[in-house]
Amino acid sequence: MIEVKNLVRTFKSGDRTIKPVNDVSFELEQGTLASIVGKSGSGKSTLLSLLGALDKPTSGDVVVNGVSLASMPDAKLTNYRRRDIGFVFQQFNLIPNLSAVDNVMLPMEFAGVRKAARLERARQLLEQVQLDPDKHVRRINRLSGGEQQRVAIARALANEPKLILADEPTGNLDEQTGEHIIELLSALSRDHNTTILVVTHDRSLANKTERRFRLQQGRLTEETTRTRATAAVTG
Ligand SMILES: Nc1ncnc2c1ncn2[C@@H]1O[C@H](COP(=O)(O)OP(=O)(O)OP(=O)(O)O)[C@@H](O)[C@H]1O
Repeated sequence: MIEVKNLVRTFKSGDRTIKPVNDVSFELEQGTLASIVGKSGSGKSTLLSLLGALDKPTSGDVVVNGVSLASMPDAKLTNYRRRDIGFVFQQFNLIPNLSAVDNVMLPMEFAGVRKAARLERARQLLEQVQLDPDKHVRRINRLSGGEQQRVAIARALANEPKLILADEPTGNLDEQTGEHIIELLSALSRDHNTTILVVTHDRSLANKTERRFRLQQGRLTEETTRTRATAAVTG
């Protein structure tokens, strides 16, 4: 369970102070698939960075399974990022001169998984996201944007994190691959009890999430009732 409590993030912009995250509070039960939509510049990426402990709030807190990120020392925050979260972020780049399969194996290496098991799981994950088998050993910088996106998703799943934070996970994908990614995320939240929060402009992705939020100038509102949302996911 993730509890976001009165989260505020301000930045100085010249002599102005802007507040892309302005008193945001919500709770997500474990296993929920949720989305945040909002205009460019409304604060979506800033909010995801705070949830992933990539940035610190000006005030407020994020509490993950009863543990407050605000009171966590930096070394523990690093572990939290590595072990408990899967990031699918544009700026969280893959390593360009490593192969797809090596990129997916990397988080498992940090987690101490043996090489044979790492390789097998990485191959399975790349199959799940439908990357051509002959591209598994291709270097990242020789894959298309959409293919790299699929590798990033496979890598985020590597350590079976409790929380996946995804910034436009279907952004570079054609409709069919995008649909498949949406199904994959739904199945993960349903079958593996993974909490997934996606920031998206993709209406069909947002419509399939159990809970839908909108961010407007740093303020978060919930758009869906729980009943409708459940019907959308299971139906
Ligand atoms: N490190 C920073 N320093 C100063 N201002 C920042 C910083 N990061 C973000 N901002 C500003 O905060 C606001 C929100 O940015 P953010 O990237 O969160 O928006 P977004 O909703 O994710 O936009 P997009 O959909 O275009 O990715 C913007 O006005 C941006 O310029």
